[in-house]
Amino acid sequence: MLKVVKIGGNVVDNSEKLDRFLQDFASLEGPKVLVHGGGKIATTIGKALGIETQMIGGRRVTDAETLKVVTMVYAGLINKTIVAKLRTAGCNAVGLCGADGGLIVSRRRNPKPVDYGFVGDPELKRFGTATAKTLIDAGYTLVVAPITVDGADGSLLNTNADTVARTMAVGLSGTFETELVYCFEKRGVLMDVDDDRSVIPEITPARFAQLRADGIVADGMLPKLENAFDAIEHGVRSVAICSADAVAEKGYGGTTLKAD
Ligand SMILES: Nc1ncnc2c1ncn2[C@@H]1O[C@H](COP(=O)(O)OP(=O)(O)O)[C@@H](O)[C@H]1O
Ligand SMILES: CC(=O)N[C@@H](CCC(=O)OP(=O)(O)O)C(=O)O
Repeated sequence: MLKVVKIGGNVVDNSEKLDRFLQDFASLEGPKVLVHGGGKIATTIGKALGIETQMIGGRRVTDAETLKVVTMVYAGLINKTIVAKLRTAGCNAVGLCGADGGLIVSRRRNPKPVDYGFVGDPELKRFGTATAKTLIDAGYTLVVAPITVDGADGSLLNTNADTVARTMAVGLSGTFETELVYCFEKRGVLMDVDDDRSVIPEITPARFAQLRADGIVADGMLPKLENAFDAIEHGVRSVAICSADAVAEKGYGGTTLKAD
């Protein structure tokens, strides 16, 4: 089973938590891919440079200046820091963004109703299977930053990291049996977002619709669950949402997604 693991921005921003997570990730047996976010660090560095952040529906409005910041932060600082730490922990990591080897080709978002600027949605049909398979078969662990490339004009595009993880998992599911694991700072999808003991062990699309209507899942959890169900529909064997501390635990102790 190939594991595609996504690590969220709150863990990436905390060096102690990140180091612990990377040690555990490095210890996982078998082929694996790590997708990282880093939205919080991009916001902090942007601010220091006088570039204010605007988020709409969980996505960053990305003008030309913001694109420079997110490219430097995600595909540079964060990606290379994670690769170096993983290699030190004995994991044969190589860092990529969607532009490298044509790994993830995107379509720029329609400027209506919201003009997000340089933000793209991956095109599954153009997934760089050969690049990914060649590296994985050669024993590399791919570390993927959430920057993709516009298939129409070659410009770099900012892409939600949960969507990048779903794209890697779905893209690889034609070649490998694939599992997708979303790791973040909480223990899973919670009934009460402030109570880590309130993990919902299993969610189906029907239950998701109810949880959304009741306002129990909101904010960044909405795109995460949408991506999770999309992955299951497109051939990914299993999807879990769990704490970064549980990545090496059997069953992950978090939330498992199931088809209806
Ligand atoms: N029911 C819920 N259970 C857990 N988290 C939730 C829930 N509803 C909303 N959230 C919010 O979703 C956030 C996770 O989404 P996001 O910040 O995008 O994750 P990531 O850290 O992976 O980027 C949590 O920090 C929490 O504030
Ligand atoms: C288009 C868009 O919103 N891209 C995200 C990419 C990073 C990300 O998703 O990071 P987290 O996983 O830490 O949230 C952003 O710039 O915030």
